[in-house]
Amino acid sequence: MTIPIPAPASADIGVYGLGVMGANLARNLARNGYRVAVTNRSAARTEKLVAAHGDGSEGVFVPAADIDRFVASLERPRVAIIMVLAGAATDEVMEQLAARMEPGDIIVDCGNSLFTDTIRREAWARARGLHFVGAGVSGGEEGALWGPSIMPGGTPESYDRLGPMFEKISAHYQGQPCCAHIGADGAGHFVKMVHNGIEYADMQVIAEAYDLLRHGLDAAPATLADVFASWNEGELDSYLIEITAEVLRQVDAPTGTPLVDLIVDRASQKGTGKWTVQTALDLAVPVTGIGEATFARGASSGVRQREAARALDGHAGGFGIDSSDPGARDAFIEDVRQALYASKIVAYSQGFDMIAEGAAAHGWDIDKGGLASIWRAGCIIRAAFLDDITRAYAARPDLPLLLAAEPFATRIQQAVPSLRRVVALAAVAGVPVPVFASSLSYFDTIRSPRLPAALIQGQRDFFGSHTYHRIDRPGTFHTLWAQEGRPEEQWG
Ligand SMILES: NC(=O)C1=CN([C@@H]2O[C@H](COP(=O)(O)OP(=O)(O)OC[C@H]3O[C@@H](n4cnc5c(N)ncnc54)[C@H](OP(=O)(O)O)[C@@H]3O)[C@@H](O)[C@H]2O)C=CC1
Ligand SMILES: O=C(CO)[C@H](O)[C@H](O)COP(=O)(O)O
Repeated sequence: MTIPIPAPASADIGVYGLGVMGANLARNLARNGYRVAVTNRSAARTEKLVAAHGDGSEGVFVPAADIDRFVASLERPRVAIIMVLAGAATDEVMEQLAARMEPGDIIVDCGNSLFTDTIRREAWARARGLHFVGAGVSGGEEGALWGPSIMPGGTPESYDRLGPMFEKISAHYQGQPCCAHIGADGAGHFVKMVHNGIEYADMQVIAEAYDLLRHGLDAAPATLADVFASWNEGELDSYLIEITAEVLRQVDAPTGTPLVDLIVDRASQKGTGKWTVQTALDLAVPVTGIGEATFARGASSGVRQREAARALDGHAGGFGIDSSDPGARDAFIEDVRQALYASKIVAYSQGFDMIAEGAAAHGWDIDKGGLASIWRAGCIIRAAFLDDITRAYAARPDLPLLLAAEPFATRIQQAVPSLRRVVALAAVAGVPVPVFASSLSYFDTIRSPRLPAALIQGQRDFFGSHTYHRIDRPGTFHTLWAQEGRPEEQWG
């Protein structure tokens, strides 16, 4: 198929990059009435999209064989979306677009870019009179096609132009679009990064719950699919719980084996979880759930290490649950459900803490309640739970700690006895539960009136004269540890 030369200024918006996300986002825009210019590095994808969907029934596509024709086909001021791999590919495409654009035009990066790259690109584009918008998009293939959650950063002026289009194509929750302007330059990609970090934690706690139930009850995946489906009827109602039931129910047709038992147990990652943890360390925010979930993926993929450790005796005991006793079985399932819920509260609380710290560090005025509200539909972490988070921040935008606010404070205190039992049982049975265990430790850390951090300060002062503060007097102190009688000096 030869791609014809498009008429100048015949498209309202363009999409460069027609992979899984770009092609579906372009179809979503066309279905919503926009004339969409489409192009791709390799023309085959452009041809495929037009061949499959270019008959007019899904709206108007304006295909272009190359970037010159693509830019020429856009109405002024031009809006071009980049949907390619993050990193060097995004830089290459942005530079090629910028070279062909004029002041006032808008380049939108809808990929999963690192927010610091977005800050750099926005400054680069601004110096050329262009707008650069880093927009987080979540929802996967189906979301891109039928309505994702969209988190655009950039200038308010660029949002004035983009907002109506993005709000129209986004998911809607009770009539409200799941799209809002997040803040300047990298704010949109920052919150998308944390969204993905929370996604990692959410997926890991579900996996830990599955593993405990599988071992503790010696239950088949299809039985556990029913358990997850029933959980999806209550306070755990979420997309990730819903698809967990679907995955567990899937049977491999040729072998008749549950598919989950045939999938290699090594979890991959494309980088957003790692970036969340790296950034959290820079901000000094403990996102222990996200951190443990990211490390758990890494540990699962540590082939050599797992092979070397396989024969080690963990002296693991049994669960001691009589799964033929419905009462014992149901009590265990309920404990695991509560443990999952408590860990989920911790992960979201930590994620929103990170957003608050990131916003403060970068001068972004991020509306956390508004953000929670646009995660209620369209995105991968969509959950009934986010309605409560929206309300909590609406009631008090400067909440110091989400898990200490209602309804989470009541719910986590109710759930924590179950979390303790489950973590203890997992430890005895030798089942790894890194996020359950770290969530419990985090909860116990922040609610503790006195921490052994005091001893660490003493150790630091001993070996490095790093000083300490006292609870009974203001000032900075140092003990002369090497001197006779170890006198204390006030250093500030
Ligand atoms: N898949 C998902 O669920 C989600 C993905 N994202 C993000 O969206 C972006 C696209 O992902 P996805 O659609 O899944 O990826 P795909 O692998 O399906 O497509 C990748 C696209 O990038 C293009 N590309 C790669 N390198 C270059 C380059 N150097 N110059 C120009 N184009 C290039 C490819 O072009 P070509 O055909 O020529 O190779 C192709 O169009 C990524 O940033 C991803 O992280 C965001 C949310 C969800
Ligand atoms: O952004 C997404 C969903 O919100 C993507 O699906 C992302 O690629 C998932 O990350 P990973 O591949 O690391 O699991």
